[in-house]
Amino acid sequence: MTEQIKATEAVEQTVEKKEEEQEEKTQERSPFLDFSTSIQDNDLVLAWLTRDNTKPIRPTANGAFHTRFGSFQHNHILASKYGSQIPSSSATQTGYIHVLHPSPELWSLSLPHRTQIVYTPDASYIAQRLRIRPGTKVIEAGTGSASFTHALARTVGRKGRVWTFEFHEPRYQMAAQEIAEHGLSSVVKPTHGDVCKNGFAHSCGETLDASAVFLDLPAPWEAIPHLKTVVAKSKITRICCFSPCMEQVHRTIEALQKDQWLDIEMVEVSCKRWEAHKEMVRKPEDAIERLRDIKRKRTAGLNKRNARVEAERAAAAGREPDAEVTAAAAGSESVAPLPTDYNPWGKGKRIHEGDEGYEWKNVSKVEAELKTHTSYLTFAYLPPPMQDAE
Ligand SMILES: C[S@@+](CC[C@H](N)C(=O)[O-])C[C@H]1O[C@@H](n2cnc3c(N)ncnc32)[C@H](O)[C@@H]1O
Repeated sequence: MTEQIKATEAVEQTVEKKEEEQEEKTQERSPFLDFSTSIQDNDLVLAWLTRDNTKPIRPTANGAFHTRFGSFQHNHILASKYGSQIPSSSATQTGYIHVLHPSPELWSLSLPHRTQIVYTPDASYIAQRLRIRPGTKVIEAGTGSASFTHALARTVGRKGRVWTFEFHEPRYQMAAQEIAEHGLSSVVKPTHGDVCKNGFAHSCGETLDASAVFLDLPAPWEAIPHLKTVVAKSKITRICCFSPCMEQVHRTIEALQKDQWLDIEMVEVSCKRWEAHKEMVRKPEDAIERLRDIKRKRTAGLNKRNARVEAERAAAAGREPDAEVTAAAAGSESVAPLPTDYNPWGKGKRIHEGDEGYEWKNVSKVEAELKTHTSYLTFAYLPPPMQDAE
């Protein structure tokens, strides 16, 4: 009997696996959900120009990407793998870019800003506090530039759902287009509507049963009363409200308390990136040698000019040029060529961090500016109306 049960279970598992594989094959590919090493025609590629400048591009045959670091041929990008360094094809510019695979983290650095956005330090903290994981159903308002929407979509995956609301029509349309272009339509449902006035079910067209709610709105306290009807009935629902000022936090807390949300807590994420690298030890002797180089160059230049002027004058007067002046110029030329090796105090051969033959010390520095829209995060949870909580 047990053997029979085991055999039936095995058959069921195989059928389930095949169904899942079939489902995956028929599903739309998304660069935010599916990883690939090769770059296909019109794929989304994030071109990393500098630390503060990442641009989204879609390479197509014979196209080019023009930057102040040079032009980059799309054919070269299409023949490369994600992660590659691409040199400029311009004859006069020697710059390069890196072509990176999209991720919500990189997208938040390169997306077209339509509003303030949620950056990765906040996004990752919020996602883990709301216990968002594959399969979670989330309500988000407003969509804004859809920065956090991408992070949510990647975390909940194809078995989850993100209902995102935006009342500003052009912003809603741009977000909806982006979500479709990024192959996220099966995960994210963008809706155009005012959640403070009309709630979440209105105009969404789907039955909502979210266990996580994220509100990045100027007046979350007006949206909170609409939540009870659209959150999960059989498990705990967690909420995070993202507000830049304390008055908003107070009003949010009042609204949460009124609707029996529990464990209300306010947190601020102050994330600072630390950088560690090697710095070349610069000795005073090197500085002195550099000053000597400058003086030698200046004297040689002066002597040459004096000799040229003297030669012209002598020729005009029909006499021999002054021997002392000519000798001084010749003397400068015969001085050993200036050192071409690297001098940490001046110009010279290009050295890469950590190269052998030089003295290095380990240094670290903290990022001066925070690349995050510092806001107060108010968290709470709502138990399910029934007793069989998760
Ligand atoms: C700061 S932005 C959200 C940014 C978003 N979290 C991101 O990471 O890109 C706030 C958005 O909420 C929208 N909004 C404000 N009040 C709203 C309401 N009552 N209903 C729907 N959207 C609203 C605004 O139009 C704005 O686009």
